[in-house]
Amino acid sequence: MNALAATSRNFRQASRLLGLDSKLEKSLLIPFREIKVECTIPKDDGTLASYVGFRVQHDNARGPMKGGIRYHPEVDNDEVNALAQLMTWKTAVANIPYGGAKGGIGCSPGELSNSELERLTRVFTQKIHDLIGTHTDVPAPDMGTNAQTMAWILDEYSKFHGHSPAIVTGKPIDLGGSLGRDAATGRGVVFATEALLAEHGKSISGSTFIIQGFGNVGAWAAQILHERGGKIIAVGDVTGAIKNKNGIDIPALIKHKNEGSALKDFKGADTMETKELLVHECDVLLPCALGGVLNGANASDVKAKYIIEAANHPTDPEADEILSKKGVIILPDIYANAGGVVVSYFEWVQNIQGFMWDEDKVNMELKKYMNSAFNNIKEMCRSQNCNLRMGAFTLGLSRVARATLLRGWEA
Ligand SMILES: NC(=O)C1=CN([C@@H]2O[C@H](COP(=O)(O)OP(=O)(O)OC[C@H]3O[C@@H](n4cnc5c(N)ncnc54)[C@H](O)[C@@H]3O)[C@@H](O)[C@H]2O)C=CC1
Ligand SMILES: O=C(O)CCC(=O)C(=O)O
Repeated sequence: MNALAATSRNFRQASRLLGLDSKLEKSLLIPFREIKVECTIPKDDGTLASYVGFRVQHDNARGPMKGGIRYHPEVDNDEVNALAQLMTWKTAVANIPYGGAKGGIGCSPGELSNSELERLTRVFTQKIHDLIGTHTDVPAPDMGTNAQTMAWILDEYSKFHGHSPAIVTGKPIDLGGSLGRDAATGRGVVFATEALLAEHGKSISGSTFIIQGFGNVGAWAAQILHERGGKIIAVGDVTGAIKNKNGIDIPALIKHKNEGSALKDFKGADTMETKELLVHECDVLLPCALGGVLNGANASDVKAKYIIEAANHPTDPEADEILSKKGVIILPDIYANAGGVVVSYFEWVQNIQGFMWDEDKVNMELKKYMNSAFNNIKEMCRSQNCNLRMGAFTLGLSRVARATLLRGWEA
């Protein structure tokens, strides 16, 4: 099942649980606007190359639309549509005053030079600058993009609209980025993990973890789990996977990666088959890379007791059903990885106020938002008699539906 079908299925299930009016249900699913642009750039060798860029603006009932921009070869309209929809429910679950959007360009960022990436980002921004805005749609980083990408968007957008630091979040600190945003998604994942484990009488320091993806989200989650005494026994990325049953030295692994070396060449662990990573024995599994990695082909072999969805839609509906029958507890993406967009909200607020917060305040506020969302989801689970995914979806959906009705929706 593709990402859009899977996301829409979860949405419909939540809508039925809430007993939403069928016309309202239909209207909430349809995106506000779908943008598709051709981005043609000169390559360093003088040839021309063209890439397709997308921005899907899903819903703005609760505020400006918000969501990352992904550079990855698998980016297509359906994938971006699904991710935009997830952002609408995620911002509502986190209870921040935003709607949802997502963007992306179908490209392999690792195969483009820095100057090619800059040209591509600037051309993409030129094509969409009239349709995004500080109070309409605010992009941020996602897979394959980072603070530098946001700096290029800010600069290009500002040529048309004047200096506009709040047009993107996740930008460099020197351009108005927030302290703590780089680590925020990983830190939020750790707060979420802590809350879930505590519910079950467990702790980070008494648990073993496996992490798929060692980029922004995976590496920060690993580092913070490690600082809190968690034992990370296996890690994988696009280049391979490694394991050490005594726990991997995460600061050393981050240093190794930052020196440009592949995971499999890390001396403090043994290599393992990448397909074994997700089904290896552990307490907590954290998918921090692509969508759909837990599916009908591997779900019945998963041995983790808890899955924290740090990636967006890592579990497809077939796997969801198999895992739930096995008693595996899944903390859904629209809550588990919301720390990034929560601190993006803090960044936007700081830009609008022209006042910078210190990092302790950012992290403390992030913890408050994550804990409050967790408690709200648990209340929904109790009142709807449902699992955590449906608890999060019904929470997000009910908030968006209420805002839509209050604004005067008519069938
Ligand atoms: N960056 C952010 O603030 C947020 C990111 N997310 C989600 O978290 C996930 C990861 O995003 P980032 O860490 O930002 O991306 P990133 O580009 O920094 O890192 C991605 C990681 O995934 C690995 N990867 C890629 N393909 C893989 C494969 N086939 N098998 C195993 N590993 C693979 C890469 O090697 C890399 O380590 C995505 O699903 C993204 O949508 C969610 C919320 C916020
Ligand atoms: O920080 C943001 O605005 C969006 C982050 C994002 O794309 C996500 O949560 O999936």
